Amino acid sequence: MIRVGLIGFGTVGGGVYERLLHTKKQIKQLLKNEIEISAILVKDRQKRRAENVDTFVTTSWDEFCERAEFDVIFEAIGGIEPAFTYTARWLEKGVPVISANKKLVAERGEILEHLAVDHCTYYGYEAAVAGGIPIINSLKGNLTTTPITRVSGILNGTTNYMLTEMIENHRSFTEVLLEAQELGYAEADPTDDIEGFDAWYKIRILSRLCFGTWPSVTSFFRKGVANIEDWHVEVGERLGFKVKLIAEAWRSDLGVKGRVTPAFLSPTEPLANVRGVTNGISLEGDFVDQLLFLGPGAGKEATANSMVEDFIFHERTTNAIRVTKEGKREQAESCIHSFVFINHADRNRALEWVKQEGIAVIDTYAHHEGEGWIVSSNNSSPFETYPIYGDISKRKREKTIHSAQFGAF
Ligand SMILES: NC(=O)C1=CN([C@@H]2O[C@H](COP(=O)(O)OP(=O)(O)OC[C@H]3O[C@@H](n4cnc5c(N)ncnc54)[C@H](OP(=O)(O)O)[C@@H]3O)[C@@H](O)[C@H]2O)C=CC1
Ligand SMILES: N[C@@H](CC=O)C(=O)O
Repeated sequence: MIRVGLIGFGTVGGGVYERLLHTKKQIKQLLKNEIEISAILVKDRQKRRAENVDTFVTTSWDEFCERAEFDVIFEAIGGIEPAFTYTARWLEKGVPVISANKKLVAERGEILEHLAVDHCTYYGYEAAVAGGIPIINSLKGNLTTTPITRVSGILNGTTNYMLTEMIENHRSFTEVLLEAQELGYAEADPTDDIEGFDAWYKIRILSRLCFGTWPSVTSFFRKGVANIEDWHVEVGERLGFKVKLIAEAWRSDLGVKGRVTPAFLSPTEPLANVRGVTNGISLEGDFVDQLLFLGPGAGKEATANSMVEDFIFHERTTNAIRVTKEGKREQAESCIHSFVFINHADRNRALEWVKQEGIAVIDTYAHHEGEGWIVSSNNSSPFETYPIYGDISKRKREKTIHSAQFGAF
């Protein structure tokens, strides 16, 4: 008998419960053992989330721990504490833990992975990155020695869903955020999604797998979608660009670097057409050129599916590990242009800035709220600035583009 302890019974925990029950027979066939969900831990009984399940449910950690000699724990509560203490407790006892908790993995994964190794067990976190896409175990199981030079992607389902609905269906920010929460996509505190923290945790986890070490927090920049205004999106769209929250990590001369930022993607970029709750991940490396992964980035079934498959993967694969080596290919700058948005009142200051810094202004677009300028990439912009991915010359242009006269510079 495989005795399962389930910590958390919300969107993801509830999904794991259902997935385990629905695929009991197949799991038994693979693992040659019957699954039994022995206990569920929740926080607030008044929510009655687990009231119709045929399993022991408790709000007491002690009662949960004493209930059974668990063979595996699924953690789906989120946050650092008490999730860290709970996870460490089971790993120290040699019991594997499967987690969907990207914040915990990004912030304490190094300690927890060591604990797992020291106690001859494993810490699985497939579901912590990109919901239903099996990216973590593809890296650990199928790309074990493939050098990777860059990983980039759309890693937050909530904001991609929101941006898609706002742009394509002209719906309001508040309305689509509420919907993303109702659909079970958003974090308990959706600030994590909106301000880019969720994608920031995920890209740090991917970076650890792609480049071999847990990256330092300070080498990963983060900017969420909160400052993007409707007119920025409108200008981008008129020029044929798609706005996406892009997470990216790459090797540089100064070590591994990364960032999360809204960006403007030319239509030729593979991630430009990733819509709704779908996530997309691109891996670039010497032997593979570019590998693309697409799939649901959030939601009950997809995430629960990842957690259960993570358990099965680790049960069947001994020593799943990636051995990294620096890639041979040169790391080209991923973005050589930026979009700068300037309110009318700031126009003279902007002209002064490009003149002083010697920044090339490639194109401008006038809007009644301000101007959007496509400029050469720089780190000195005092205005709202976003990277552009892809070939700007190939973008679909509208005839109405205004090109300002910069000859006077
Ligand atoms: N939703 C999604 O699409 C995805 C979520 N994740 C991650 O999965 C985790 C869970 O998310 P989700 O299911 O959406 O969250 P929910 O808020 O839906 O559920 C959280 C569950 O955890 C329980 N819980 C919270 N704190 C405690 C505690 N201190 N002790 C015991 N139980 C506790 C809650 O109890 P109670 O029922 O009493 O409130 C609830 O059952 C998070 O780490 C999230 O980032 C990862 C991928 C996708
Ligand atoms: N809030 C997250 C859930 C999955 O990780 C997201 O929207 O991607």
